[in-house]
Amino acid sequence: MKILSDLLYKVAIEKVIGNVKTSVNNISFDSRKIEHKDIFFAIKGYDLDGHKYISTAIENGATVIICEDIPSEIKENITYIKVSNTSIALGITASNFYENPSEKIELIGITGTNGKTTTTTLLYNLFTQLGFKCALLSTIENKIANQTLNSNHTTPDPITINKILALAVENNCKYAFMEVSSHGIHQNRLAGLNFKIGAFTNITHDHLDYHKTFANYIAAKKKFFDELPKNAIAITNIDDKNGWVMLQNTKAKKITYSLKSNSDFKGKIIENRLDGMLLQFNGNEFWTSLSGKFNAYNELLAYTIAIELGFSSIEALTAISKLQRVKGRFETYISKQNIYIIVDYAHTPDALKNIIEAINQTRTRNEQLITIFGCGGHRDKSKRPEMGNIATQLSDFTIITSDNPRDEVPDEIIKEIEAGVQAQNTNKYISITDRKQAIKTAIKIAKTKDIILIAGKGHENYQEINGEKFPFDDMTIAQELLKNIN
Ligand SMILES: CC(=O)N[C@H]1[C@@H](OP(=O)(O)OP(=O)(O)OC[C@H]2O[C@@H](n3ccc(=O)[nH]c3=O)[C@H](O)[C@@H]2O)O[C@H](CO)[C@@H](O)[C@@H]1O[C@H](C)C(=O)N[C@@H](C)C(=O)N[C@H](CCC(=O)O)C(=O)O
Ligand SMILES: Nc1ncnc2c1ncn2[C@@H]1O[C@H](COP(=O)(O)OP(=O)(O)OP(=O)(O)O)[C@@H](O)[C@H]1O
Ligand SMILES: N[C@H](CCC[C@H](N)C(=O)O)C(=O)O
Ligand SMILES: [Mg+2]
Repeated sequence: MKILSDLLYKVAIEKVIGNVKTSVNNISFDSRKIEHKDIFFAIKGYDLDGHKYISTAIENGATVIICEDIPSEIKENITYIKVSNTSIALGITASNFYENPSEKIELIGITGTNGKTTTTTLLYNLFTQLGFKCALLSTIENKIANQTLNSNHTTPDPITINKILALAVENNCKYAFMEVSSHGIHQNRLAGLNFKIGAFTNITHDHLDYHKTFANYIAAKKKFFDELPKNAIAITNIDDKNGWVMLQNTKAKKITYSLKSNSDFKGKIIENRLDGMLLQFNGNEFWTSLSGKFNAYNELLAYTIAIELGFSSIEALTAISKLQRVKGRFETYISKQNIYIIVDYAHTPDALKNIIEAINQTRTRNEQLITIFGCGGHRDKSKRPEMGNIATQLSDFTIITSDNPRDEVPDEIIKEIEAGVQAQNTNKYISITDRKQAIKTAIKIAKTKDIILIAGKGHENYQEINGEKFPFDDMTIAQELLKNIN
């Protein structure tokens, strides 16, 4: 049992009807999950207005309602708290409910269009290797020390975030590395959290279905840095043209990293191969088993964070040089026929361009690059023609296929991708709706030393068609198909 007024510490309250000293059991923003003596937060959401569910929440046992508009009909023995923004109130209350775990752990948040999962996972592995217990909140999985929990969001709701952080504190974790999505920032899922470091990787075209304009998308990312406290550290990639914008209004200490220009942390690629890279960070050279320029950025950010957290360059580089690739991110396999398979989660135009360019930079012989990709249903449609253009322009041959069509018609998505293929490239692609058939065809076409890039689904172990999820893993399927050919 907790006392309501304690849970509301730091919440900006506009009006109270009822008793704030009442005891409560739990907190929720979903009327369907409310039980006896819970607090219900009425949130004006993307599709629905939680205020419509206040009476259901009360029927299910809620005794406290936190809302932006107090209902016209007031029920007896119910406490109503009016706030100007329920989602911010939820974040702050969730922190109080779990006894402010973000103040008891070093919380590091990474935002940007691409590289969040890779960098947070590298950091989790790096700091675990340095001997610390760590937590990870990522698209692929959530982790508390060695325990793995499912992840349904890149950045979960504030109750889930605080629950995970509280468990991490209970398990003596010193650091928590979390992905910060633009949806998460925009929906105030981070309200009330105490970040030690906020870092920015890059911003390119994505999620315009949600944010509507690129300017709104930039503003959402920038809000994360605007809200960092004075004693936090804000780290940015100044090779991205919006890198500085992120820091322009932050109160936090400003730190920069770059592969191109003068910055606090400077990296250089000495050699880039399919099986690894020779890198130089602040003058020190080391080998890494990761490939591709974008991974040099991810490792440079991990290095920057390690140094800012007080580690020496030698400690950080020794640990970084031992890091393995992240599942579904530039993951490679060489078959007995000497065909290279690369599985990568590139699902934005910029990521697709980066992975193909990264592969092309390592090509020394006359091998062909065959790219297989599709685009997700119910996601930013303007990505589709752009990705069609990029894949066919930069690969020797492209097979356009399905990603997760969700409840869209797969062939309609494919048509929208095909619309972006330039006239001179129309003979450089085919479309095969079934993803497995697409992989099979690429394997049939491929000759020794050719490279097959399977992009868009990375670590995902399912394909969502017509709202139903079927088991599907790009790498496993490619390996099985390769086994069956001579
Ligand atoms: C569009 C979107 O982001 N929606 C998220 C948002 O839901 P919402 O508040 O808009 O929900 P809503 O359906 O409009 O309902 C409004 C309110 O009424 C409540 N309600 C509704 C029905 C009912 O019977 N009773 C009830 O109380 C709901 O619980 C909610 O509080 O807040 C929810 C709680 O945090 C999220 O689970 C939900 O994520 C949906 C499922 C989603 O698909 N989100 C994706 C787009 C997303 O967040 N992706 C990002 C980025 C990924 C990336 O970077 O690639 C992520 O961080 O995962
Ligand atoms: N620093 C980077 N810059 C540009 N592209 C990158 C970078 N890191 C990774 N990528 C590309 O983006 C893809 C997705 O990477 P990752 O999963 O790390 O990004 P994310 O930001 O977590 O994406 P999501 O928004 O889906 O959570 C990778 O498979 C790779 O193709
Ligand atoms: N976090 C991203 C992942 C996209 C992955 C791609 N495979 C798809 O399904 O569109 C999103 O939900 O937009
Ligand atoms: Mg991610």
